[in-house]
Amino acid sequence: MSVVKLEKVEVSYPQKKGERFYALKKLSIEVEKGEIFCLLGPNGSGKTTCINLINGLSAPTNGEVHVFGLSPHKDVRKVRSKLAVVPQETALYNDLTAKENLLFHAQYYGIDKSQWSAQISRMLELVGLSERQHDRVGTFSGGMQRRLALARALLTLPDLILLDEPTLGVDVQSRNSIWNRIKELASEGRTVFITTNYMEEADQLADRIVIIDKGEISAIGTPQELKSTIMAHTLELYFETKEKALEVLGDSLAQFNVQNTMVDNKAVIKVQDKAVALQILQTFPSGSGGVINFEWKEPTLNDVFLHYTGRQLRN
Ligand SMILES: Nc1ncnc2c1ncn2[C@@H]1O[C@H](COP(=O)(O)OP(=O)(O)OP(=O)(O)O)[C@@H](O)[C@H]1O
Repeated sequence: MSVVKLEKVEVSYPQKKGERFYALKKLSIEVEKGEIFCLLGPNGSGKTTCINLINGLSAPTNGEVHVFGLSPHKDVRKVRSKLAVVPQETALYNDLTAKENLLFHAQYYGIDKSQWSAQISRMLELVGLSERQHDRVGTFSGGMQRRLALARALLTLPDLILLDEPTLGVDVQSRNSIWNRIKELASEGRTVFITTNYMEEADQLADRIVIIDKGEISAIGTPQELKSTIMAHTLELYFETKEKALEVLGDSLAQFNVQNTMVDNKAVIKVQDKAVALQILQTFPSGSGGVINFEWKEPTLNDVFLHYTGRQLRN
């Protein structure tokens, strides 16, 4: 059984003149236990809408949402007892210390009192905030607040963790620390559902990525699968002069079905994968008159997004 299953889900809102705006259109995804699943898309693409559906905060206009086989909207209590959400707005109490924030949460969620102290210490340790536990949260940086929000969510030892843009506005150091924590959670068998509009975040963390744009799936796969489906691998060959390059390039590339552009003494060749690049390299003599240097460039997820949606992620 999948941990999260969305089947042909639509969320729409009424607009003027009886029209409807679709925040999500026929969205189907399945997330398996222990997976880090990333929903990658620009602002307004429908990511938070998805989190709210999984969390039972809202119901779909059409389609089915199942979390642990249950309807999160109808079986709110059962589903929420097994999941935790870290929303974009951390909603911490600024006048309380980090530890007091966690104590408040432990009490609210009915965690056994005898477990409070050990559990809170463990979570503060996990997010690297033990030394700041007695400081007021209002004095914390954005990154520290997000780490504390993560610790708070983990207090209930959830099987499923929903993270809405976990590193939005966070400095590089805190971001790496949050990423490491997320990887640890998945290695413990927990399922992690992340929304992000950072390519690098999805690339670093995700077992699988869904690229979402205007409420619809543009592509789905592992980061590697998504990258290998597009012809964005580039082999750059440097020659002594542009003239030398033009002398030999035509003959050598004729047997390969590839595109080639010259930039000064550099030939930029689009190829499908590394194997083809190696074959191309072998057709050129090295040294004087031939290739004097070469570079190999892998596609980025940004290339993938552009390929599938025709737009840059950060338009
Ligand atoms: N209650 C509502 N009424 C009308 N439109 C809404 C409502 N809630 C959300 N929307 C619209 O649905 C679309 C998707 O919103 P959503 O918050 O899911 O996007 P997002 O991908 O999470 O964006 P961001 O990265 O900015 O958080 C947006 O165009 C938003 O304006």
